Amino acid sequence: MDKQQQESRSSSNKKVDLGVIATWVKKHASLYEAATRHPFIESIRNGTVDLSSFRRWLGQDYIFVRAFVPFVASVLVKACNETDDSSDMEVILGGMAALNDELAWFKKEASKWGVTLSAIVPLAANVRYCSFLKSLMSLEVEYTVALTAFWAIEAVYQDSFAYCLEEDTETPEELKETCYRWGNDDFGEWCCTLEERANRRLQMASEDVRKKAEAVFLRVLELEIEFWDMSRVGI
Ligand SMILES: Cc1ncc(CO)c(N)n1
Repeated sequence: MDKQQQESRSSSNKKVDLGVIATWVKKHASLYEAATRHPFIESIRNGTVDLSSFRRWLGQDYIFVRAFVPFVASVLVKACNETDDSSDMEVILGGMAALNDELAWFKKEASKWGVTLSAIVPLAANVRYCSFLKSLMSLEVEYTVALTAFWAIEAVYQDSFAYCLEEDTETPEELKETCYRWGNDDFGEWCCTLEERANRRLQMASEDVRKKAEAVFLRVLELEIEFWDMSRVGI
């Protein structure tokens, strides 16, 4: 066996051990880090966050979550039609139930911060992200690809906000509830379960579908970075 063969063999062994998604996170570590350790998140973590940025993020994210609900519903429909295993449906349904609470939470949080949700105009990065979600709702998008996107979207928030809740951080008291919404351990475990469900599908998918899912994962990371960037415009 030459060196190249050996490498490809050990990397395919690794894929089995780590799961497809973990290998992608490793392979695209710098982009993943840019999405989950963004300056906006760092500013929450070190307590220097500009509250007008936080307010802007809050209003924009409410609009995003409203568009996210039908996307998650479309993933649920695909799961019911395409998978042999009812665990997928249950995990996705759990995510949908959480979104119901989330919308109520946004309304409460917005009034606490004096943000008028009905007056929010979606900014360009948000419009782009919402139309990407819409494109993923198409019947032509395979269940495995949509499920991977769902995982990536949730995982970026989980990872980012859990980072703000680590020990010895300066996260302002009044932002801890927001961080806890996505950074809590239960949500972390749910994301791991979703990752396992996505990995299972990715493992049995064709090379073509796996490639599409990887591209969608990368696109989610880019859109998440642009979304965080948006909070900082015109400070
Ligand atoms: C932009 C964005 N990405 C991910 C999530 C997680 O639900 C969210 N609320 N908003």
